[in-house]
Amino acid sequence: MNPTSVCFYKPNEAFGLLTNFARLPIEVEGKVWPTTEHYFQAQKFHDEAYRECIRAAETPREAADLGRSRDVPLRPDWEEIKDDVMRRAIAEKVRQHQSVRDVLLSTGDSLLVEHTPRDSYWGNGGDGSGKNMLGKILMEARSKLRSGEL
Ligand SMILES: Nc1nc(O)c(N)c(N[C@@H]2O[C@H](COP(=O)(O)O)[C@@H](O)[C@H]2O)n1
Repeated sequence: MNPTSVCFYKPNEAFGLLTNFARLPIEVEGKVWPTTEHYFQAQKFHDEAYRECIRAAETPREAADLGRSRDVPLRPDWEEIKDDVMRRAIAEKVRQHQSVRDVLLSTGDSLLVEHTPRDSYWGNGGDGSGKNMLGKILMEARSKLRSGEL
């Protein structure tokens, strides 16, 4: 039997705590990031001043726009490291927020899906053709949470 799917995308909708746009700060190496989106987007750059500019962004949308700008050079190894950067962001979010642990565990064995036609890498592309990497990384985190690794 196919598992049920839990879809998420907008922070103010069901399972919204699972999106990177949810207003849940994480602390990484002594710095507080307003959302996992802020942290993820800033890691695209070696330029420390620009990373700080992203950290100071008022909203995750603004952080994403800054992270997608190519006015500042992208770190050359970004494609190789981006999944691990996302794993780190999600692991910290899970470790630091009981509410996220509760929501993740409440999903049981459901398939977690970032449902959006706007993203075919982190999301499912809207029609299931996308890679759904964010959903996969959240499911990895859920397994680790259950086994006590997280
Ligand atoms: N909830 C939500 N709202 C949006 O408007 C989004 N674009 C996303 N997607 C997140 O965007 C990040 C990927 O950014 P890049 O395309 O690599 O710059 C990643 O956190 C997606 O989950 N989510």
